[in-house]
Amino acid sequence: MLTFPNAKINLGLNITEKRPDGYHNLETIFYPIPVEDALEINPLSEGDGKYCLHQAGMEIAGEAENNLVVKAYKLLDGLFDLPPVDIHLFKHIPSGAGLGGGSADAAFMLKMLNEKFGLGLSTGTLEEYAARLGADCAFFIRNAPTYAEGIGNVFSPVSLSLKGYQLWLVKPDIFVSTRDAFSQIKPHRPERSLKETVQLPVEAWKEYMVNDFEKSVFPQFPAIGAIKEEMYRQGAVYASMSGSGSSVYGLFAADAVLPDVDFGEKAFVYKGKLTV
Ligand SMILES: C[C@@](CO)(OP(=O)(O)O)[C@H](O)COP(=O)(O)OP(=O)(O)OC[C@H]1O[C@@H](n2ccc(N)nc2=O)[C@H](O)[C@@H]1O
Ligand SMILES: Nc1ncnc2c1ncn2[C@@H]1O[C@H](COP(=O)(O)OP(=O)(O)O)[C@@H](O)[C@H]1O
Repeated sequence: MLTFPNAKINLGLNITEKRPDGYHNLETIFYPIPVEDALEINPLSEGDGKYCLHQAGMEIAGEAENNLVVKAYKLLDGLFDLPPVDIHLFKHIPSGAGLGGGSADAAFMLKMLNEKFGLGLSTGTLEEYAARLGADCAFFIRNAPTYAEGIGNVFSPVSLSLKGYQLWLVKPDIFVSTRDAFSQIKPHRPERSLKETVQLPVEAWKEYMVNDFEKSVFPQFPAIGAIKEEMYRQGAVYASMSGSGSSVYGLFAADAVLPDVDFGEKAFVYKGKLTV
């Protein structure tokens, strides 16, 4: 069985307060985008292990057993004693980019195992299990535009469609640590909630919709801020860093012509139409 876990971008990200446990409360909107990994499971007949992970495409740091698709398998195996599986993961979504690729893989693995082995888990239960694997992981179960608060794990649906807009996404060869990015933020409540801001026309977002991480990340990595400026120079209706970086996206009108721009030899670049 084959599935295609997709990435997300953050539309706005307000870091509102630091909690006693060291984490931060925030508000953001997760929006699915058509940048995809490929994930396949087949019956595993060789050896006496319960899983075997084969990886291709972009490299992922860390051991196989720390891969989130393996963690997802282990979670359900612990509850349902699943048959052994052979897992193939083709990595196309850049990691450490604020695109949620690892979380998407984990959530899609849960959905695929549920279907393949007829576990009968409801969407709510799948979300509950996904949340154990990462704060934003549960978003990828429904995979629809979502307003998130709490530590990024309390969800409500948001009525919004960017279908038809062109997305230009650039992930430079720069690593931003999410933990460090948080540590440099002074949390504050925005004048108006993101829930209201997102209902304004997209043309007004430039003025009102903010990703708080930009304030700490851009001074440290000016090349990331420069990509956002380039997006606006090229006519973006709205541009922002996604999550804690380092990727930056621009939303462009359906008929805009997006030129070739050199963002560096190792940069990941995607251009395409939004489909939801
Ligand atoms: C902030 C977001 C917004 O989308 O950034 P991106 O990962 O997308 O860039 C995510 O919620 C990130 O979620 P995730 O990437 O799962 O973060 P985690 O691994 O759970 O946390 C990494 C570190 O960030 C800090 N952290 C994370 C989430 C949060 N609400 N408050 C925090 O202070 C903690 O120090 C934690 O140890
Ligand atoms: N299947 C996976 N794909 C990507 N990263 C993974 C995966 N499993 C574990 N990871 C780890 O999760 C970290 C965060 O990756 P990812 O979720 O793609 O980025 P981000 O949180 O910035 O959106 C990576 O640095 C990697 O070590």
